[in-house]
Amino acid sequence: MNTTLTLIVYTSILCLFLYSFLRRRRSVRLPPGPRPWPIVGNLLQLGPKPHQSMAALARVYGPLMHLKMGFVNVVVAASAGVAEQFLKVHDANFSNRPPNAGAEYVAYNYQDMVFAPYGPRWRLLRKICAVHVFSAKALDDFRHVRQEEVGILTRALASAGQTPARLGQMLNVCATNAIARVMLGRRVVGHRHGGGDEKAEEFKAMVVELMVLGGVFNIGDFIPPLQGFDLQGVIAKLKKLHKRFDAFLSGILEEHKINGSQGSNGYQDLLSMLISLNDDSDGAGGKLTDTEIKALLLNLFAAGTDTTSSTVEWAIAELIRHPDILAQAQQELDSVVGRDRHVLESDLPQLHFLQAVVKENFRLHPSTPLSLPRMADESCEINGYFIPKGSTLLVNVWAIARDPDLWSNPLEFQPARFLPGGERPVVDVKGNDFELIPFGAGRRVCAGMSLGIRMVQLLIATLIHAFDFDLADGQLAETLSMEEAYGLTLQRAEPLMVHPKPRLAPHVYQT
Ligand code: HEM
Repeated sequence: MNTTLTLIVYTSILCLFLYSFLRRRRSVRLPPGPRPWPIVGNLLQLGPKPHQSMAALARVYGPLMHLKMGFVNVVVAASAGVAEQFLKVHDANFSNRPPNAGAEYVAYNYQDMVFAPYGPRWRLLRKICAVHVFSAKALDDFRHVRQEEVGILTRALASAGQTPARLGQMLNVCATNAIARVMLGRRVVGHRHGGGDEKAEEFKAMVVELMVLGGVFNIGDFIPPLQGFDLQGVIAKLKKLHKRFDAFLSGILEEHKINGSQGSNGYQDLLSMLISLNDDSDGAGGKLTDTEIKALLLNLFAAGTDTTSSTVEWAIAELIRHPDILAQAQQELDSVVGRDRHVLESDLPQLHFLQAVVKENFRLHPSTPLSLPRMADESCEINGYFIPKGSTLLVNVWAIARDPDLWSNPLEFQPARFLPGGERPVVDVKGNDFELIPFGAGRRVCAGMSLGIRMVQLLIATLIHAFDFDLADGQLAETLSMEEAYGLTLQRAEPLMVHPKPRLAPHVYQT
């Protein structure tokens, strides 16, 4: 009897032990993912368009996937539900960005806002921008600036004549000057027929290079012992690029200190305000160093120009490919705005179909397809999987917005899905609806979202209201390439070349 009892007790203890061991093992399971190679892990599986390769891998391994990139654990969110877990439920734990060579060598060693550690300095930078650049009041104060710059763009397009216009380049000049006038009180680049001036071309090239280099999975970021070897030459390029940006930004800063704001209309530009904060001898906690000021300007120029211009370039390409949708949008514009003046920002709330077009374009062409990476401050458990401390989080916003479980005909350009009676009539793009998060979500959601949305809406509305577009070089709408070139921002592989044909009263293009 005694022996039987002892056996039962020991067996029970063993079962309990085994049960708790198995439970623990189950809860420390990493998310599924492809088997990593020694040392490099899955780095070589990413290919030239990592957002697409990761979307394909997610179809095999599921919407929460683990990749080993060198020594770094990377988790990829590829469904709205998983993205919500990371960016809403566990957002506090994922509010930092992982270390990377771009932040070190270009963004003044993390002294900017995009890569700043989540903490008091990041909060201060966001607050300064929120109040002085992105608040509803600041946006309204500088509304005239955006409208004037869009007016300059339409005049340049109207006078393009027989020269094909490189639309993305011209949009970039417009977005850059609109931001420059808010930040510096003056324009920084000019238009030339078919594109921008030399300085504009150089500036866009610098921003595009930054985005391309920012999108490269730099081996040294993932295998730190190899950092010094710079196997892909990325660090050398980043250092060179930094020198060019720094010369541009230092020139602007020094000139501003000497000449002050050249802005008009009585509004103080951001840089003057930042310099005055700097001179503030009581140092009331808001003081920024010259380096922090340059890093912030760099962020706003880099994050706010190419994102906006490439988004609008994609939209015009989609509309050229879908003449029926273009006609419907133009009809709405003609009835709300008429043909005797340009679109104003105050018209935008009445342009419901246009807003659906803008959303559909953000869905198919989010300008940062893998958003910006985040990092796990602490280990945590998501959907039953173990996410180790220090893991890099990538949210595949591109794949989520094409998820066939969420969207009908996900690859089709169908703005009506966002209209009353459509499948998603109330979805917005502001980080509340995780099936469509082109600006990210959570604490580190895009700081310039309000400006980005206004600018993209105004530009698309103005362009299709003011012009019909023929494709240059005999290209046909049906065969227009929609190939993507991967970078931190998603460029068109082939720039859109068009002949704009004015459709408003001639006097509109004079003003
Ligand atoms: C089409 C327009 C734009 C898109 C699609 C876009 C998208 C994004 C995305 C996906 C992020 C990462 C968010 C996250 O980690 O969850 C981001 C961050 C950021 N964006 Fe934008 N952006 C746009 C325009 C702008 C503009 C106009 C500005 C400023 C002039 C701007 C400034 C920033 C900054 C400073 C951050 C970093 C925020 C932080 O780390 O706290 N963006 N953006």
